[in-house]
Amino acid sequence: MENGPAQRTPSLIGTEDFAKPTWATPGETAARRSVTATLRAVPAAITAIVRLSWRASPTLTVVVGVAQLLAGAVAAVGLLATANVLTVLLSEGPTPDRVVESLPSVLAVVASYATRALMDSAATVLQGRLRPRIMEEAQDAMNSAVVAVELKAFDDPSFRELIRQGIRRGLPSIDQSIRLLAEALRSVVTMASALVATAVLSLWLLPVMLLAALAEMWSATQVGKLDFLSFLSNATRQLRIGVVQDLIVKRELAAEVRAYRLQDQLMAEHRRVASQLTEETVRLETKKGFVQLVGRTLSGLSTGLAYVLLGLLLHQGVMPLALAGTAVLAMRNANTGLAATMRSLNRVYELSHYIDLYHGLLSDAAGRHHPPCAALAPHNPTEIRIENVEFSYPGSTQRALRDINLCIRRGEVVALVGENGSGKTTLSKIIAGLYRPTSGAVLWDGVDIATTTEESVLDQVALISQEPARWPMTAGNNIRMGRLEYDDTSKERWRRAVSASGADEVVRSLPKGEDTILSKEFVGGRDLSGGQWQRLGVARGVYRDAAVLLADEPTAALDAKAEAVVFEGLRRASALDGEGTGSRTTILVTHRLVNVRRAERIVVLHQGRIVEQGTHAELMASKGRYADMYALQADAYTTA
Ligand SMILES: Nc1ncnc2c1ncn2[C@@H]1O[C@H](COP(=O)(O)OP(=O)(O)OP(=O)(O)O)[C@@H](O)[C@H]1O
Repeated sequence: MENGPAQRTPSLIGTEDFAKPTWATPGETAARRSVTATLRAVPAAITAIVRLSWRASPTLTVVVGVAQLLAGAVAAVGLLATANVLTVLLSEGPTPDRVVESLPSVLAVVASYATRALMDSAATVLQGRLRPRIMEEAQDAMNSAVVAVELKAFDDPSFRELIRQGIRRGLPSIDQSIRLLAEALRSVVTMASALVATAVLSLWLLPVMLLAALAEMWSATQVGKLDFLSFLSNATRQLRIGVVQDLIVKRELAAEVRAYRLQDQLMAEHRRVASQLTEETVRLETKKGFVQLVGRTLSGLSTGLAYVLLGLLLHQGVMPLALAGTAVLAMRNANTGLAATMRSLNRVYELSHYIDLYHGLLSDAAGRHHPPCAALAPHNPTEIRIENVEFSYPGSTQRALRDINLCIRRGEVVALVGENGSGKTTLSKIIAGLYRPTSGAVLWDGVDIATTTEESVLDQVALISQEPARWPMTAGNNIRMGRLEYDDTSKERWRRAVSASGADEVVRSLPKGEDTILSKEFVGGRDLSGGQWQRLGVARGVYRDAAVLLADEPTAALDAKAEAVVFEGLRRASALDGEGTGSRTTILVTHRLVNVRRAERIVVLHQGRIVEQGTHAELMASKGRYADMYALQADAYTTA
């Protein structure tokens, strides 16, 4: 694959060396199973779908199943009635008498067609009621599992890709399987009745017909495997093309794409990966075509053999002509039923790989939830102690933090400073319980927060991020998202947060004030500047009014005046908690050292370790890393 002109063009991403997602290997093993193992897997696939259906509505599941069985049974009755018509018409005697004699059977045929049409329509309507419920249930289960995973899961690319594929492939596969399974149920009954009819007429015909079924089944399972293996082997290519597609259409990147004239390169990269995928698809389709040809040839040969056998039976006088006519009809029906059953069951099996991805996502996500705990974290802790903490991001062998020991007391403003990548953000998230340490512990008043419920910890944390979330909501709700459960009818709390953060100016400048929608996704929606968004982010954190306030570069995008307002606001917010009875703990991450001078403690990080800590005066006196950084920044302001 990786040769030809496409290969010579260098990748825009910069490498072709992408690791496969971790779930791809077990998927490959499953897809490479032998035919018998595959057959054994079909019931499991069916059970999984029936279980989903049962959970959505047991009554509808039973009713849809029965309707499909009845539709199949009616078809079988129709077949028998047709056989009767043929038997009578082809028997000895005057033609008008035979026609009259066949009339009851003709009526039975008509009635069976009418009933079948009725059953089909009923089954379609019932399925139409069941499928959306199953899908709602499946989607809800997936979202519930994903929304509860710990933050760290989102740093794992395999997990993120699993979510994407769960949504893109897993959910639609469930929807399709329900329809296919219902079809299979109906055609199984038709096929079984036709096979029984064939066997009744002559037992010799049955094994030959089954041979045709085996050939169809073999080719169908092979095609399913080829499809799924190709999907897995192209997982990273699909990911890449998705990434490049985003680069082309994302609004956030539109300015840089144009300013740096990247359109041609992006298009070239997209075409390059797309052409690789197309080549791969062409190859796959050719292989599939070959396998199908072999399957159809074998099945055709078996059917041909059945007809030869029938001819022999006729020739030898073992079977009368009238019965032979019925046998042809039964064989034709059995063939059609077989093909339909095989097609549906095979599609169900093929889709079961993708449904497995969906179930894999559910169980993977469940394994990434905070461990179940009953204990609650201490309320408004007096002391947060970090003991021997180490932390590595998923998939990374490097430790982002090592050997961290720190004690923070309530009321303190602790500033984390250090070079880019030194571990400030990571440490602040560990302190707040957003990340659990790889080893070591975070103790709130002596209680390891890993042993307490996640809610009881995070309820007491307010996060002001460097790049705050831009909620596609009104300006007012962008701030209320800080704590939606507040009943702030007087808006007193809201107003306090807005003025403490300088967000009041932003809200005033909007055409509909706090009711202005802040999203370009909506017609009439407005966007804000980076600094304005940041002010809303600070307001949201202040509005949350939590025991531990985490401010990660809260003023990086702010002008000097706004920065002064924010720091004054944060200082006031740090002084009192919601009831105004005690101090809160503030962790401040910043590069602007001028803002940390008043912090009770400054902690200097370097390459994931704490290398200095103390007050501004102490650190300046020790003439270490902090003093150097401070002098550099001060220099930049004084030398003009
Ligand atoms: N999601 C992630 N996955 C893997 N590694 C990460 C991730 N986020 C950060 N890192 C790595 O962890 C280390 C610490 O990063 P962190 O963001 O805590 O640094 P920081 O001091 O806050 O940096 P900055 O001043 O640039 O914001 C860095 O080496 C960084 O490359």
